[in-house]
Amino acid sequence: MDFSNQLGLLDAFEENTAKVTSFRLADWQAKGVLRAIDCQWITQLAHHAKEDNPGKGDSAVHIAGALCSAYLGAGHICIDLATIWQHPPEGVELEELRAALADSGVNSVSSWCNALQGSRLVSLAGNVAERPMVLAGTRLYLYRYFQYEQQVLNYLKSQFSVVPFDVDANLLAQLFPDTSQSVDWQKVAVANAASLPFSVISGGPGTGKTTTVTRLLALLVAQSLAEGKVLRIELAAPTGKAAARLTESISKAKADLPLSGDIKDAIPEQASTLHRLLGSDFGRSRFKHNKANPLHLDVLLVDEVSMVDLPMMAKLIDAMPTHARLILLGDKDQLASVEAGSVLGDLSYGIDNVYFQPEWADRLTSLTRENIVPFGNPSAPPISRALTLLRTSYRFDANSGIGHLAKAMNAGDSQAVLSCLQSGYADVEWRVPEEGQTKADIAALAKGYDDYWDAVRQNLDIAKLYEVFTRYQILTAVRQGEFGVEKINAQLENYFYQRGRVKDPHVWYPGKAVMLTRNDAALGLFNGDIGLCMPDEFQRLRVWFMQPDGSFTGLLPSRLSEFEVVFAMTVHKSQGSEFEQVALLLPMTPSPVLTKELLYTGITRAKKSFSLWGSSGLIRAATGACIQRDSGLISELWH
Ligand SMILES: Nc1ncnc2c1ncn2[C@@H]1O[C@H](COP(=O)(O)OP(=O)(O)OP(=O)(O)O)[C@@H](O)[C@H]1O
Repeated sequence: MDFSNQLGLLDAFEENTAKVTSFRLADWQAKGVLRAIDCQWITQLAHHAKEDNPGKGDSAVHIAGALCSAYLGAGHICIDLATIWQHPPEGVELEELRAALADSGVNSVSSWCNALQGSRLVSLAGNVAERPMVLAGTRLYLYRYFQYEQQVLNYLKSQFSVVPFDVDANLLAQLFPDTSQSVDWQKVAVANAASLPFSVISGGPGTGKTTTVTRLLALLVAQSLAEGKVLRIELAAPTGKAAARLTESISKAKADLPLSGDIKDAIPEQASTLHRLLGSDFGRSRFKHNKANPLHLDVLLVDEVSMVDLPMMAKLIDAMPTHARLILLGDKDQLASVEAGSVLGDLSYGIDNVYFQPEWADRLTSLTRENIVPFGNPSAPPISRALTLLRTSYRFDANSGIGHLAKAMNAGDSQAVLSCLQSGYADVEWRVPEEGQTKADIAALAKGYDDYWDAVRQNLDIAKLYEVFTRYQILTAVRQGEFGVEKINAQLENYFYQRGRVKDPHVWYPGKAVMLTRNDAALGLFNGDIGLCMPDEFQRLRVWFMQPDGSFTGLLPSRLSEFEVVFAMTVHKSQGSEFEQVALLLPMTPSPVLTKELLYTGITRAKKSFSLWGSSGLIRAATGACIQRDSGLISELWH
């Protein structure tokens, strides 16, 4: 049989398909739907696979691959083809997407899945091969991210069948002597987490997460000392600042423990960053500690878990010794990690409504003597027993505007948010931009730094200066534009210069505040660490960084390579920190980054006073917008 004619037709078809695909991709890149890297990635893969897999569905495979890469860049772990089939990415019309897919014979979600199944670029979840993408039902992953998700899921599922550990109910009662509350969720959290090798304790600001977990550690230490064993406990957080704060709050909480000195002494105070704990060799994505070389510990407590992305969580779990306990702490309602995933949010997805499996509720009732039985729910999935939500804020009382505002924002209730802003609470201020205003009111924003410049002028001790600096923080929602962090910082420096506080904003000057934008192995500093420039005893300018133990190291400015001025910072960068006063500056025009999670995170950085600078229209829109990141964790754990 002569195939030459058919091969000619096939060649023509392939060429056509490639043109159609590359046209769409270039078109979508021009519209900002795809990034250059998404197009290059899939084009290269398509090129390599071409000789193996020429054919009809290629265009649909390339479109799915490019979207998968683009969505990953936006923080999603995977794409759901069924969702995209109904709701194409912003910038692409439904007809346009359907027409692009129809070009390669795809006219339904199932035929799209079939095209992917038939591609050499894709393997199936049940039979994963080393191919660039993995299809699980209608979810499409990049191979590595599928593996990360599986690592986390396998770990969690292996915990579901573990026989619960014994918990000393008398010791628990000793740690929680106050029996006046209807249900003491802190006590329940301790009973829960002490029973299991894996647990999550989530709660808003000041709900007693650190207090609770310190009592949990005390219980674990006391139980193991009674058995003649010494527990190796490690504390960690995703950033240097969060680690420093955990160190500080654990040492405070320890002081209040109603227990003997030897138990308190066995609870560590020093927290490290996750990178340091895992043995980062910076620049490389592998850590010293992994499955083959696990961490040397019995208990690991990780704080601020909302900032931990999926790859980091997978690597952490990989490095956990099989016998060890993992306790995760955080606020599930905060912004998700900068990189892909929203692990804490996904793990605690149903925590507000679903409580415990009934037999677990019975166990908690008998351990805590709190009435948990009403919180039993036969439809609660196994993951629910590892979770406790702390519900009462001890920082914000009934008169706290910040507390009310955070609650209204979290509920996505824009009416309540606006009425809270207008209620005249002493700790909440709302600055509405004037009609036609196009620039930020730098003089008003800069006022919050008056105390800091006084402290610089008086040449206060660096620890004191640092304390004064962290009392006030301007937060921005965006990086670019008139209301973006870069412009605001430049304008603030210029304003300080005009007021004679800064001699020359183009060079290092006493009082210059910077934030590192990259980890620096040689200096032992981390992305997000804040340094203040002040003279040393020889009048040489140095940039002073706080170490995890609270001491300060002064470095010559020339040793710093990647940093930015930090009189203002983005809300993203403020995660893991708290300030007495916060001014949150919204842009004048709508932006997709304005979500309730962003505003909630900004509001809850403030301990004493909060001021919001933005129009009612933008606040309303942001309150109604929430971040959704696709992953398989919710459906695998909660449905
Ligand atoms: N059960 C309680 N009764 C009274 N006060 C409490 C209780 N639990 C915590 N507190 C107090 O509330 C404050 C906040 O507690 P803690 O630091 O443990 O909360 P957190 O959730 O870790 O806070 P953050 O949001 O800052 O991380 C502390 O002053 C603490 O002493």
